Amino acid sequence: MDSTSASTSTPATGPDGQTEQPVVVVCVGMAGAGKSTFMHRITSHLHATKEPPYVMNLDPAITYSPYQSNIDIRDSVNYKKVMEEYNLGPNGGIMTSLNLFTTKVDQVIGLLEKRAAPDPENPNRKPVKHILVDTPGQIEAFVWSASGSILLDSLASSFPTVIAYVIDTPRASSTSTFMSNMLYACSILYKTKLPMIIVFNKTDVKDAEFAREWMTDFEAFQAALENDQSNNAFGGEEGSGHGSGYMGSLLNSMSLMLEEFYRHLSMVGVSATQGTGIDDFFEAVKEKADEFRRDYQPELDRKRAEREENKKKQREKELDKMMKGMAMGGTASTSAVGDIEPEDDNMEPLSPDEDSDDEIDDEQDREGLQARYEASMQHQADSTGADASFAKYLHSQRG
Ligand SMILES: Nc1nc2c(ncn2[C@@H]2O[C@H](COP(=O)(O)OP(=O)(O)OP(=O)(O)O)[C@@H](O)[C@H]2O)c(=O)[nH]1
Repeated sequence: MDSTSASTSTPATGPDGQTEQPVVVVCVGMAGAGKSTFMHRITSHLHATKEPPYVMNLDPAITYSPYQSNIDIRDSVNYKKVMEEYNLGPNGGIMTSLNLFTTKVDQVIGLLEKRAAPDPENPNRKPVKHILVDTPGQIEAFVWSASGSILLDSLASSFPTVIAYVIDTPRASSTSTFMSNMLYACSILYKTKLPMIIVFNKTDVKDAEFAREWMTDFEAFQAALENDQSNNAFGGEEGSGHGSGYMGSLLNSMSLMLEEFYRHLSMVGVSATQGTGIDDFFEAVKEKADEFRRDYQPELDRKRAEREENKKKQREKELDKMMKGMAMGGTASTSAVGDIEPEDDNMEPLSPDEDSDDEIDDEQDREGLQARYEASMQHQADSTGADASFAKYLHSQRG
């Protein structure tokens, strides 16, 4: 099933240029699939192997979490208050809470980068190797929202990032529910464009071997499909689904279409409650992280460079427009930003003499204004609304 091999990977280093970067594992899955239980299991597993992960909870609506988080969206956003204040329902509340949290994404990434590098003040503290992220069960509120995209893009721009799509195996054991789950996974893969591991959870209740077979052997799926069709059992164990001829042929065509998609996936069967399959899961994480570095990183780097270039052009355009609007002429160029002298000289209050001096050099004035504007644009680009108190707050919360 797994299409990649670790041997061709490029080594990735952390901000200090020496340590290997941690892998971010983002757990997504439908409500009740067992994400939180699975998060708890993998967190405990890493603690037991003396490689404690850095854990982040992005589900603002949970009242109880079975694992401890280093960063918890609930510490900075009060989901219930958000619902009240903005007159929102549960899903709107989750999306707005995520939006509010996303305004601090730079600080979150800053904290993660700090934990990914050795701490000179505390040499005994090892940099983390895994960053685990739990997400809301309302998948669309995360995967299809602007804030979800920003959070995932920011994570993937800084670290190898993989998606773990958790599936409730007993509820995906008929051909129709299996196909629905796979289509959902497919849409997440194409939306996030990140390597994906399908985690068939709850294998203590239903073994996931059928899924492995259906994903690797098209004819096996066809046979199961025919069986469901002749027994009028498209709902499988989950219910008494009735199917029409149309349903069968639709599933048939979709399974053909998904064959290519399956090739890009890793799949593992686990039981979050029993702890089986967790080693296989971390093997798959390693493999997908290598795939990220090899296949996804260059594309991300290219896109980032493109974005930077567009931003630069936009800034130049705006600056040029402004200078023209002020009838000062001259072509703006942001390449001059690095050479800006401290602006304070230009900010000094003019002396009475200077004030009355009609001989102010127009050229100097234009350059001074341009330099100040460029410096302010640069400052804006650098800070993106960061608020140092948030970082301190998160630290004080988590220690
Ligand atoms: N038998 C069995 N039950 C499991 C397993 N993993 C989770 N469950 C159960 O499934 C239910 C849902 O688990 P959660 O971990 O809360 O699921 P979730 O995906 O986080 O749910 P949301 O928070 O609503 O998104 C709970 O009753 C768990 O005990 C498993 O491996 N085997």
